[in-house]
Amino acid sequence: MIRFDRVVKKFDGGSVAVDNLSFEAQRGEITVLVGPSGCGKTTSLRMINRMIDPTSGQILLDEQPVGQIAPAQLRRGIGYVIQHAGLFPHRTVLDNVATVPRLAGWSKAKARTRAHEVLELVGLPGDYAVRYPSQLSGGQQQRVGVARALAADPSVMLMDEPFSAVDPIVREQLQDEFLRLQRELGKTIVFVTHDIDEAIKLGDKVAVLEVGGRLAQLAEPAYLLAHPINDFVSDFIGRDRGYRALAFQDAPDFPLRPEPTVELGTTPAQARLATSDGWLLVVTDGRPQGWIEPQRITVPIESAMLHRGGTVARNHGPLRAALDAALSAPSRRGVVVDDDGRLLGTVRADEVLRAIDAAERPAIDPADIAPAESP
Ligand SMILES: Nc1ncnc2c1ncn2[C@@H]1O[C@H](COP(=O)(O)OP(=O)(O)OP(=O)(O)O)[C@@H](O)[C@H]1O
Repeated sequence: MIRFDRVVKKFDGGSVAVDNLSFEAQRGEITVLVGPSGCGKTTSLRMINRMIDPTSGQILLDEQPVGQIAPAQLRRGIGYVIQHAGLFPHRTVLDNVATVPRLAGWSKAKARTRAHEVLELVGLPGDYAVRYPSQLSGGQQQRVGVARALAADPSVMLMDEPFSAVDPIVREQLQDEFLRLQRELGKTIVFVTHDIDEAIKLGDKVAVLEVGGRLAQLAEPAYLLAHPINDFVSDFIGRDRGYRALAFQDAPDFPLRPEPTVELGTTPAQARLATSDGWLLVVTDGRPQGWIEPQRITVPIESAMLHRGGTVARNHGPLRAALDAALSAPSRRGVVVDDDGRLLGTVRADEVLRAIDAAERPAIDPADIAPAESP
């Protein structure tokens, strides 16, 4: 566990970067620090591994003040990932990753074996090991950065905007893989971002900081979306937070409707036999591929003829996915699949809305209700 205890950081010239910050980052959890530019996120992170020392207050790692641990020793037990990965350009990927265990005193052979292992873990096996950083895409460089931080198997990881410099699609892939990895590894992670969507997706807990380095609210994402504590947090979270909160509510047993389907390759004559209400769902091996308007079937159905862009929802997945599936289907019938991606049936938006109406929201914590001001 990492504990900030009334931490203050004033830089020369008097600017207060972090102001009386107290919070805990629990063992095995991802705690995200999020807030606008200049609110002290990076400064807070760097005080954990003593790249910066606080002006007052202290940070404890498993109840030991980090100020009592020599910086080099402290950093060997803490993985650190930054934006643009910060790789050594003249070393191969393998040597970049092996650097950290080498610093920790591992033999060259053991460090290299470990480097291969972690590269595999982050999805960069084989050939990538002998390349140089400039021969990798931005997303691949970030993976190497994560692999390097994991190489000495630290229990704590500090991550400073690790996925900010890559395009949105790659960012989402990296986030998904990071969550999968964390489910396996269970590290104690403090993660800095200015992107509230990233914070809500990745954080077990999210700490929202205000400019001036003050903690505005620390809560689980679902709670934060449901009960922002003040106007600053509510503005920062943004407008569509009611919809985004649905990502944390599991869908109940919907009354799924059977949906008539046709297979890819179905001929116009066969397609005419299928009953449909405006749109026909096309499947392969029971897995939905897309929708098609029956009047467009003038040749056997090919995948290029299908309407693109609709999403599918997993049974008992988040309500947000079910609502999105219903709204994004051209038929307005949301496609629901099982864990193997096979069609179970469809659900309409009004049925999802009824489920939303019945779903419980996180109850407000009495500690969040400010005491009445005395006159
Ligand atoms: N070495 C320094 N000397 C003086 N002031 C500094 C120094 N480092 C940071 N600051 C100031 O401290 C405040 C917090 O900076 P910090 O980098 O921690 O913010 P941040 O929330 O990480 O911002 P961003 O999202 O833009 O990276 C800012 O006002 C910054 O200008």
